[in-house]
Amino acid sequence: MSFRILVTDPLSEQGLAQLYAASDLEIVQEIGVSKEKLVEIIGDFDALLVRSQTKVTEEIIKAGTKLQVIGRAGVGVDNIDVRAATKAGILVINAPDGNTVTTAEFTFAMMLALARHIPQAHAKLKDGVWDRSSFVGVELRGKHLSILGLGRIGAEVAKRAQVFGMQVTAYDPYLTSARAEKLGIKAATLEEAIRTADFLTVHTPLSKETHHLISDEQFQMMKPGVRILNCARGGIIDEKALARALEQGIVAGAALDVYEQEPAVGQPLLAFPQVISTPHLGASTEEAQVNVAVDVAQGVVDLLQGRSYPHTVNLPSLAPEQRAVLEPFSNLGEVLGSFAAQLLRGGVHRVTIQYEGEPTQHATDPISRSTLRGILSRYYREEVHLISVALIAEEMGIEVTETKLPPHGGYTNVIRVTLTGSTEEVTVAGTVLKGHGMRIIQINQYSVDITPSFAMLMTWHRDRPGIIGRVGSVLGLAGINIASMQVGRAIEGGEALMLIAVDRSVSDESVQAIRDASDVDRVAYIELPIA
Ligand SMILES: NC(=O)C1=CN([C@@H]2O[C@H](COP(=O)(O)OP(=O)(O)OC[C@H]3O[C@@H](n4cnc5c(N)ncnc54)[C@H](O)[C@@H]3O)[C@@H](O)[C@H]2O)C=CC1
Ligand SMILES: O=C(O)C(=O)COP(=O)(O)O
Repeated sequence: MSFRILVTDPLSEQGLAQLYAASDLEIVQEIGVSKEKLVEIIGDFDALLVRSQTKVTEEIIKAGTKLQVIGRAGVGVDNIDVRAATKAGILVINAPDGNTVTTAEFTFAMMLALARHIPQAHAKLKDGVWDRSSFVGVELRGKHLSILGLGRIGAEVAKRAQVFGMQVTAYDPYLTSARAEKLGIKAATLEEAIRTADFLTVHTPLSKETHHLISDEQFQMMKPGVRILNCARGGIIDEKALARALEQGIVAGAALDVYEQEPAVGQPLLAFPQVISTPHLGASTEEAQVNVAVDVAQGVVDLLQGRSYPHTVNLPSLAPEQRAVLEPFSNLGEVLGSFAAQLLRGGVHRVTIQYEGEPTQHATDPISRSTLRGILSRYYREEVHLISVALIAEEMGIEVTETKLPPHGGYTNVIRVTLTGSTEEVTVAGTVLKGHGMRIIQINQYSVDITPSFAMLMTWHRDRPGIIGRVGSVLGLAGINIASMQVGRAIEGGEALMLIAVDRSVSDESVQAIRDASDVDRVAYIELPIA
């Protein structure tokens, strides 16, 4: 099968060569394409490759009816409407490793330039003025550097700062004291990091939490004379608040590579002589551009050709060996979810997935996603994608809870799915028997032991002689073979349950004929996602 890939931002030729080498891909480059044109043409492509210029909006995503992957040659995906892509079942991938050192080096170049007024002195000399007195700087040695966001780039900045003799403090909600100790830096609260900084640099993604992380309140806490750097994303620092802090003399200087609106031509901050600025150049080295383009191109090729890629933004990525371990549980989850959803009358409000034993030793998110797909497929006509399941559940107002328990009851692994609707609750549990495939072991209050099949029938009836025969003869008349059968009852003569796995689909007429058989209170015909 041949795939078409659209590239809309400048990517290194070496990265693209990887795409050209893959035989079944057609690559079209439309660098700097307008939004209107992109909406018009995107429907013909299976993948879209961008850097930060192309804004991949919901409108573009909706028009991308064939799109399977959006690849970002770089880290930040804030130019992509990831939620819209997730909803549409489109994978978003990035290349977060390839530009780390480049961006850390760039941040350092900015820090030194800021400390020593290099851009200002350079500009003045180019203008023919030999001015040695206006540009007295400060040393980095002995200064306190606060890093907000100690991820890939933040950690590389920290290493370089230590070599320059700086005291490094970091704030990152995911920074453990053990890691801080290993890196030889101080882990601090946000406020502590802000109060102690001589230089403050941000290296977080732009998110709801980090938008205007540094604003008026934070500037008021800072040491007068602090120097600020943003080589991460415009919007982490409130630009208007920064302008006020510069005017008040709280901030002695700022180095900016990124802006709330890009291109930032005419941005008022650029008029401050103590602000040095570059046009989003952090990742722009030959090396980084080759790295990120090669990585993301490889990712697109691998994903389109059915392999995995480690840097998926909206779906957890699994190593092949993890995938092999989880697959039987994911298949079981999907079957149980599908079974439970077909038993439940009316809509579902709450899903509880209980894991016992083996699955709890792994990340259960992929199993839960498959289970949700099994459930939601009942309510959706189109195929429900693993990428979008959690979002669809959220939008449908379904509350999803996971619980994990040690093994008990003789099984090494159990998945139990409970669906709560407006009028009833349904529970279905199953297990994977090594070498023997999956079994359903519980339906509501009944213990059963049956191999699920593509087509299953379930009846609720009075425990009386003859029922099994009547149901069997309806199926026999329709030429449907019974693969296996289970009967369960709470007490003799009371409510009983019959579960039948059949070899092929059962028509509505046959289901009705069974329903009409006396003493059968309810019949459910269930088709399961089993090949
Ligand atoms: N100027 C440029 O051209 C470039 C900019 N970037 C940007 O740099 C930033 C960092 O990139 P990486 O280090 O590769 O990302 P990363 O994901 O490795 O690190 C981000 C860190 O921020 C932390 N974080 C998240 N929320 C936080 C919060 N509320 N407060 C404090 N820390 C928080 C995370 O725990 C993580 O450790 C991203 O915004 C990326 O888009 C990256 C490359 C080039
Ligand atoms: O990787 C990132 O997050 C960057 O900001 C780099 O952006 P760019 O690819 O240079 O447009």
